[in-house]
Amino acid sequence: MIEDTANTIDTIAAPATAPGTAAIAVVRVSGPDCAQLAQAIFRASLRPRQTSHRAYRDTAGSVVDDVLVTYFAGPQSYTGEDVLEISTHGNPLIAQLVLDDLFKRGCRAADAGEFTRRAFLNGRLDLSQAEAVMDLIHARSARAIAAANQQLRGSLGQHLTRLTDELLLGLARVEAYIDFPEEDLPDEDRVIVVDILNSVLRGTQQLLATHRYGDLLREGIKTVILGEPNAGKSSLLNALLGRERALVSDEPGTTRDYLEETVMVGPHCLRLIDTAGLNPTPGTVEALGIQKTYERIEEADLALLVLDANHPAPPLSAEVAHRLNPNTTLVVLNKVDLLQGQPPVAEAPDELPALPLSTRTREGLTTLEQRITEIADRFRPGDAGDQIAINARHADALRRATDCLETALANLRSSGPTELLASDLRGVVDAFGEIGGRIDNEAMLDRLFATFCIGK
Ligand SMILES: Nc1nc2c(c(=O)[nH]1)N(C=O)[C@@H](CNc1ccc(C(=O)N[C@@H](CCC(=O)O)C(=O)O)cc1)CN2
Ligand SMILES: Nc1nc2c(ncn2[C@@H]2O[C@H](COP(=O)(O)OP(=O)(O)OP(=O)(O)O)[C@@H](O)[C@H]2O)c(=O)[nH]1
Ligand SMILES: [Mg+2]
Repeated sequence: MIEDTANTIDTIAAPATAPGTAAIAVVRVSGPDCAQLAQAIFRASLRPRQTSHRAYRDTAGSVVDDVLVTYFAGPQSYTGEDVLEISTHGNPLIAQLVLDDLFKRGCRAADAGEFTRRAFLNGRLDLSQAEAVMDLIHARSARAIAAANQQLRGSLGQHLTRLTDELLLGLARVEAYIDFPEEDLPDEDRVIVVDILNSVLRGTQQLLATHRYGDLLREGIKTVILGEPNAGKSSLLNALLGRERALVSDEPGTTRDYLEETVMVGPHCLRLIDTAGLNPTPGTVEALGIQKTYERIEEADLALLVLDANHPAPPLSAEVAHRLNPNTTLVVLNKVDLLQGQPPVAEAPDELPALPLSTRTREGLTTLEQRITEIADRFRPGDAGDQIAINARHADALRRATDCLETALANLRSSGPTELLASDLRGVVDAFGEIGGRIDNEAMLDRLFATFCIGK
C-alpha cells in the first residue's frame, strides 16, 4: 500500500482502451504515486518518455503479464501529472488483473473523463480543447474529426483570445473614466469604443453562425427519404447503408413507420430517415405514417425525393412542397435499369435538381453521394474561417456575450452610466472566458491593464 502523503491528489487508474479482445490493452495511471508504483511493480526506475519491456509483478510478486510500460514525468504528460501507461496483452482479464493490483497498491478508479479533467485543471488544455478531445473520440465522420482536431489545437480559444484582447482595449478606455464620475466619456473615445464593440459583435456572430454546422457534425445530417409509395425509398436507404436494413417489397405501403439509420456518406455523417410513401389516398394507418413523414421533412436538413423514373411523377402535395427547400433537396429518379436506354419519364417537380439512379444496379449511387457531399459542405459557414464549429455550451456563452455587447452599444448611444457600460463589457469578457473555462478573469484584466496606458 502506498502511504498517504501530504499530497491529497489521488493516483487514478483506468483502462485506456476499449474492453474486449484485442492485440493490446492499455492501462493508464496518473498522479503523484506513479514513480513509486513503477519501482514497486517493475523493480526498476523507468526513464521518462521511454518505453521499456518489463514483467508486471503484482503485490505477491507473481508475474501478471509481459508488458510495455512508459513513464511520463509531470508536467510533461497528457494530464500534466506523472503518468504510467502499461500495455498488456489484449485480454480484458489481464487488464483487469493489472487494475486490481493497482487498486491494491492504493490507486483509485478514475471517473469518466478524469484524465482530461486533470489535464484541464493543470492548464494543459482549456475547456474548449478538453471538449474537443471528447468530440474527437465520438466523431462519426472525417469532417467531424477535422473540426475536433482544429479545436483541440486551440483554434476556438485563439479566436476568443483575439476578440477578448480587442474588447479589453475598449474596456480600458471606459474604465479610465469610472474614476472621474463627473466627466462624460469623451466623444473621440466613444467613437473608438463603438467601433471596437461592433467589430467584436461581428466576430461573435461569425462564431455563432458555426453552431448549426457544429450540431450537424456532432449529431449527423438529418436526411429524410420521401416520395410516392413503391418508388424505392427503403431500397435507397439500404443501398446507402450497404446492408438490408429496411423492409423492401413490391407492395406499395411497405414502410408504415419511419426508421432512422446512421451512415457515412463521403466525409459526412448522415442520419438517414426512411419514411412511409406519400399515398394520396391512404388508409387509416397509412395516413398516420404519412403525417409522421411530414414531421420528418419539417425537421430535416436534407431531403431526398425518390421518384420512379418509369412513369410520370405524381404532383407534389402542398403539404410536402412547402416543406421542401430547393437548396437542400435532391430528386432521385430511381429504377433507371428498367428504362432500356430511354430517358426517364418522370420529371423533377419545381425544377429541383434531379439525378438518375438504380438501387438495383447501384448506377448513379456514387454521383448521389457526391451531390450530397456538396450540399453538406455548404452547411459550413465560410466567414468564421477554418473549421470552427461551436457546440451548444459555446453558443450559450456567445449569446450572452452578444446581449451584453448590444446593451453596451445602446448605452453608448444614449450616453448611459459608464459603470454600467464597464459592467456589460466585463460581462462579455466573462462569457468569452467561460468558453475556455477561464475562471480568473480578474487576473487577466490586471495583466492587460498593466501594459495599457490609461492615464489620459
Ligand atoms: N499512448 C497514448 N496515446 C495517445 C494519448 C495518450 O495519452 N497516450 N493521447 C491522449 O489522449 C493522445 C495524444 N495526446 C497527448 C498530448 C500530450 C502528451 C504529452 O506528453 N504532452 C507533454 C509533452 C509534449 C510533447 O512532447 O508533445 C506536454 O504537453 O508537456 C501526450 C499525449 C492520443 N494518443
Ligand atoms: N428494377 C428496380 N426495382 C427497384 C429498384 N429500387 C427498388 N426497386 C423495387 O421496387 C419495389 C419497392 O421498393 P421499396 O424500396 O420497398 O420502395 P419504397 O419506396 O420504400 O416503398 P413503400 O415503403 O411502400 O413506400 C421493390 O420491389 C424493389 O425491389 C431499382 O432501382 N430497380
Ligand atoms: Mg419503404
